[in-house]
Amino acid sequence: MKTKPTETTIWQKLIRLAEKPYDLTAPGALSGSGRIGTMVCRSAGLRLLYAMQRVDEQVLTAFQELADGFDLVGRFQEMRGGAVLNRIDGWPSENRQVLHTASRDLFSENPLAPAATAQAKRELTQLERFIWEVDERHLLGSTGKPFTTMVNIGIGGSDLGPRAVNEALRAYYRPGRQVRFVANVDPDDASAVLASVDLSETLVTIVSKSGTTLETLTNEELARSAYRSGGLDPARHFLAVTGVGSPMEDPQRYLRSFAMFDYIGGRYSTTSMVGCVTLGFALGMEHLYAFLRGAAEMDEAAGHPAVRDNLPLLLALFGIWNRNFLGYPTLAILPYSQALHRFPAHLQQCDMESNGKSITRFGEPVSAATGPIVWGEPGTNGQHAFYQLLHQGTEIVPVEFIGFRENQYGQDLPVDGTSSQQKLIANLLAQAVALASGRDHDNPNRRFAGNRPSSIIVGNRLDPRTMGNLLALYEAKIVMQGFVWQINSFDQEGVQLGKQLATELLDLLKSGTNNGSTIGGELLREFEK
Ligand SMILES: O=P(O)(O)OC[C@H]1O[C@](O)(CO)[C@@H](O)[C@@H]1O
Repeated sequence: MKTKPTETTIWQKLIRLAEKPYDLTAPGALSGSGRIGTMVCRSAGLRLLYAMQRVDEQVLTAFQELADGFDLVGRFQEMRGGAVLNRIDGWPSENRQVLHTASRDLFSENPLAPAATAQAKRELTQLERFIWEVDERHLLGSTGKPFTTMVNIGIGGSDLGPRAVNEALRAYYRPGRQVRFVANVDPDDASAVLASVDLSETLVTIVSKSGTTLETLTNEELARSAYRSGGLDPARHFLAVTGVGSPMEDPQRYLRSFAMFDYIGGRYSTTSMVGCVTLGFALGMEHLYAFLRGAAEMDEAAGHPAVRDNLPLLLALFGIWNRNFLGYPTLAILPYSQALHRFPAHLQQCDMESNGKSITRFGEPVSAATGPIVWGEPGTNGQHAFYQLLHQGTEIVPVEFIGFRENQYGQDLPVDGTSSQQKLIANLLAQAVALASGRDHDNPNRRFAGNRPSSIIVGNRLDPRTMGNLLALYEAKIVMQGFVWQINSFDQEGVQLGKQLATELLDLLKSGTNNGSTIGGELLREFEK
């Protein structure tokens, strides 16, 4: 469909509906009508409570028209089947399939992209073998010690997703296993991590799809040098996860190498070897497969044609409604789970690198606002930091809360009559009500305007399968929003200019010839004064 989204009848209809969005502050708007109990969507192991979005039946019906008119589910299924969606028509572009979903389509007899799934299975078999060798102590460090620790060196998609999921699932780690992460080219990042582990018991996994990322290659050298200084042989400790044909494909330098494929983008790569190596090492294969199964379940659920029964699609459409029709520029993702403390950072990359675009997939300027600014921190911590602005600031910030009925460790105590988990959940729900309903007051400074929309994503417990559900939910949501905006959500040309200018500055530093004749050169001279 080349017609601009803004020129469609359904877009115009939504504009009209947005002139008078559902008033969450009106008497009886939230209670007594059954709204809270009916505005619930279930997909895989998750539920979405969406009574506190500014929508009514008419808007939801319009959502269905939008989803059908733009064939959002059809395009998602085409993606899963291997369509070349990473492209800009008529312009040089990556021209690739988008098949992160194939890396977990392992549980059906008929995977949608059989060749890609076969490749994923081959890598998983290799990983399983490797982990078995480590567990059985057939593979030992260069001084003969068994491996207890893994350090992941990578950045962006080669760090954020794996880090977020590892943090989320620490409660399921095998006894005696730990994983640490190094990403930043700030030398203090690598130093702190390398100093905190026993290198002789550590595997270092270098993760870079391109095999050319400055930060990762630099940190790899720092780590190798630490090994050599300690009299250890890096080739017996270092693993590689890299793209087929990348400069890192060098078996001499690595104990093992695992492949990733050009049809999986970095920020969508957590269920490929990029995430699986650390997760397999720390959790074991059984939990790893549960995580992959959870992601596969959500991919499957995203194929449901009915908006009200398709959680990723519905979440995507609330995002479109809030961004394009109610005009809110940001989105806060607020997990009420300490284990998810890095998940907003992962979603920030996944969403903003995917949908931070101004050009359509036809190479034309977009006609509507695209990806929101995504940010977030866990509750309840955030309540004591930035929620003031959420409740009374001049900017309205739609919120996606995430909460679980049970905690991970099962350890909890009643204090003052309620458990910590109950306190956590009560706070989450109270925030959603306060944002939606607001409160009148004689004192203007104590008034809450309300009508600040939120959704609540509910899971039973944050276990590997639920984490897979959650990861794939957001991946699908982001992709579906990109379909509405008609952008390519799978490239990232916007990161290139900064990289190029940094390389030019590094060349000046290397050659010692900075005469300040470029803007960057002049800035550098000023900075170094
Ligand atoms: O895995 P690589 O190739 O090292 O890339 C790391 C990250 O850098 C980026 O290309 C952006 O600079 C991301 O898209 C990617 O996740």
